[in-house]
Amino acid sequence: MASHFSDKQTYQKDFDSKAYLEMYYAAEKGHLIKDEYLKFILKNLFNTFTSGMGCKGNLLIDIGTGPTIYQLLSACESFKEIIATDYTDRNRQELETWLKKEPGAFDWSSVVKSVCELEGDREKWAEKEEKLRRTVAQVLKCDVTEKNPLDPLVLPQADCLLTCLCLEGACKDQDTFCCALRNISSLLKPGGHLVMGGVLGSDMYMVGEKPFSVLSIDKEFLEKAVSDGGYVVEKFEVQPRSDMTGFHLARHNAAFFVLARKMSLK
Ligand SMILES: Cc1nn(C[C@](C)(O)C(=O)N2CCN(c3cccc4cnccc34)CC2)cc1-c1ccccc1
Repeated sequence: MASHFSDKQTYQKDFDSKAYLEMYYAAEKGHLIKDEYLKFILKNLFNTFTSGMGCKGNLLIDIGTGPTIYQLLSACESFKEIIATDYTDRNRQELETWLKKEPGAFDWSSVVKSVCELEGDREKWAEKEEKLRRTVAQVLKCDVTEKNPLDPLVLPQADCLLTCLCLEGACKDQDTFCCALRNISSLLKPGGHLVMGGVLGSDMYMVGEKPFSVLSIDKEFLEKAVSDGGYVVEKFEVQPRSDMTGFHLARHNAAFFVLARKMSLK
C-alpha cells in the first residue's frame, strides 16, 4: 500500500518501465489488457479522433505518455505531428526504443491490431505502426508541476492536448491537480481540444513489488476542475469497473474519458 506520495524523484529512481509494460500491457496476460480500461479508452479515442468529431489538426501533444503508445494509435490519423512527453528518462527511452524499432522494444502489435479492428481492417496493423512512427516527431521531457511543463522549450500552442493516466499519478492532492491542469493548458490553443483518460477512486498501483500512489478523484471533482480550468466539457464518459480480479494490482473503481474544448479569450 503506498502510504505516502510517490514524488517525481521516486518515479525517476524506482519506476521500472519494462516491468510496468509486461505487467499491464503484455498480450493476453497484461492487467490492463484483461481489464475494461484499455477497451474503454481505445474505443473513446477511436470515436474522438476518427469519427468526425472535429478533433484534428497539425499538432497534438501527449502529456505524461509514460512508456506506452496505445493512446496515440487513433490520434496519428488526425494530426500531422505528435509530440510525446514524459517525466522519467526510462519512460522516454522506452518510447524511443519502440519508435526506432531497436532491439528490446515492447511488442504492441496485439493492441495495434485491436485499434485497426476498430478502424475497420485488423490486417493493416504494420502500416498503422509505421504511420505512428512517422507522426511522432519528438519525445520531450515534461513536468506537469512546472508552469511551463516543457521548460526550457517554448513550443507553438498545440491544436490538441492528450493525457491518459497522468495527472492522477503525478499530483499529490486536488490543488496540485488543478494547478497541473492549468499548467498543461498553457500548451493548448484557445478553441483546442483536451482529451483526457484515466481512473477514478484509485489510491495506488503496483509495478512489480513497488507501490505507487494515485490521487483518488471522483467525477464531480474532475468535472469542476476541467470547467474551472477554462474548458467547455463536450463529452464525459465513466465506466464503472466490474472485473475486480486484478483489484490488488491497480485499485480503481471506474475509468473516465473526457473531451473538452479550451474556451477562447474573447
Ligand atoms: C496502469 C497505470 N499506468 N499509469 C500511468 C503511469 C504508469 O503512472 C505513468 O506512466 N505516468 C503517471 C505519472 N507520471 C509522472 C510522475 C511524476 C511526475 C510527473 C510530472 N510530469 C508528468 C508526469 C509525471 C509519469 C507518467 C497509471 C496507472 C493506474 C491504473 C489504474 C489504477 C491506478 C493507476
